[in-house]
Amino acid sequence: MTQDATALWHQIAGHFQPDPPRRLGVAVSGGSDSLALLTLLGDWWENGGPEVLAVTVDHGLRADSANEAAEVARICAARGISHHTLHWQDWDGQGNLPDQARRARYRLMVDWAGAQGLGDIAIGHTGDDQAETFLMRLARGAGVDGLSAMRARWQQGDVWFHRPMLGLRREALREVLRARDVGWVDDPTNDDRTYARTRARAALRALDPLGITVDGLADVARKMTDVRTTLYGYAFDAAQEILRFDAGDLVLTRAGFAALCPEVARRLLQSMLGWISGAEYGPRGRAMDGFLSAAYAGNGMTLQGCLLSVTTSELRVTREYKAVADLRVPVGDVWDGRWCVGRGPDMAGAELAALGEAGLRACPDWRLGGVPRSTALALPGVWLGDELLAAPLAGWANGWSIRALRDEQEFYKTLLSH
Ligand SMILES: Nc1ncnc2c1ncn2[C@@H]1O[C@H](COP(=O)(O)OP(=O)(O)OP(=O)(O)O)[C@@H](O)[C@H]1O
Repeated sequence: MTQDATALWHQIAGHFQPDPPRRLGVAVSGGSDSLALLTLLGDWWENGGPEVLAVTVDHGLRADSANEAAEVARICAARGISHHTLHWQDWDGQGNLPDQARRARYRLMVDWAGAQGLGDIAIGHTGDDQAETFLMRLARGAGVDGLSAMRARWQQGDVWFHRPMLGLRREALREVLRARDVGWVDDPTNDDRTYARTRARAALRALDPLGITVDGLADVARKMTDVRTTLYGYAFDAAQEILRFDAGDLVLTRAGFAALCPEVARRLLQSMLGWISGAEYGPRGRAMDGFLSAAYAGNGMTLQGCLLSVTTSELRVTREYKAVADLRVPVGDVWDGRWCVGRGPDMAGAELAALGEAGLRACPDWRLGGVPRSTALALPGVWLGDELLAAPLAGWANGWSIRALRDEQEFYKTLLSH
């Protein structure tokens, strides 16, 4: 083993301190970055690190993909590393192909980790990827969040994904592979200038003489991440002071909100919108600027299927009725990502749907619950065709209960996970 490789796996090991997992998955595409990650994790394992298990997703999109996966399997076998190839077979032809492929890849890997009893998977992004991402975000006019670039770790389902090589350079990793005689596959899109990433890579080379380097940009991204984490910490503290949960809504005191620094207020609102809408990504950029201004000015507004309503003392974020008006699911399924029936009679054909005007007419006592009309409209009720059977959240249980799947703790977790 060369001295350089030892220094590199020590750096990778550093990412997992102070509590490295006992077993660690590694996602290997067959490109140089992930093969180097596999190699260095193998070294760490040989020196007392976690047992390594490798996985490759064969998307079946290129003629050679099966051969590439087989080559990864061979390299793993030579080092005594267990390897699985997963196949992506369920693309329905809808949506953007690279994005769907990427989502499917993570989904398959999460399932694989579950089957292997793994809680952690490492992936091979490097400092070069980080600097490219930073430049691409700069071009989009990103703020603190975007300029934090790629996260070093995040959780999906029960699995933590790790990027332990964000502090390493691609060329140093390739040196390791050359020294060990390990060949890699070059992704043909790497030279295709129709991709923003390819152009960012070329721009980085041009910026180097100005002293704007890959390492420098990756370092700025790291500092931005610290700023971002601090801001979310303030948002967490603020939420505990000025936020209450009410009938599935989130309600802030206006006086407390007005006293927040705008970046903290922005994060708080963004997380509130995400929690209520269940959207994978909260709104960003100008849309979010507009929402923040409306909140400061005390104006009502809708965004991401959520409604901001304002009283003299409070700001309330509610599910927007229009966003759920057509949503009907059989009792037993989850409605709007967060409500389900807790208990109720066994009744064929019963469905969960928003109360809407018809539901409120059928349940005249809804006002006794004290929730605003806009909130009540978007609450789920139990229906049989056009007939309302129960509206447990609006005070008419009639033998049914409905419970929320997302609770307060989950909201606070979103603020802490940054
Ligand atoms: N087909 C694959 N099978 C297994 N792992 C993969 C595969 N493709 C990518 N990876 C993992 O993801 C890392 C990043 O790859 P790449 O940059 O091509 O993916 P990406 O789509 O940009 O990923 P991300 O979603 O993390 O941004 C690789 O180094 C590797 O660890």
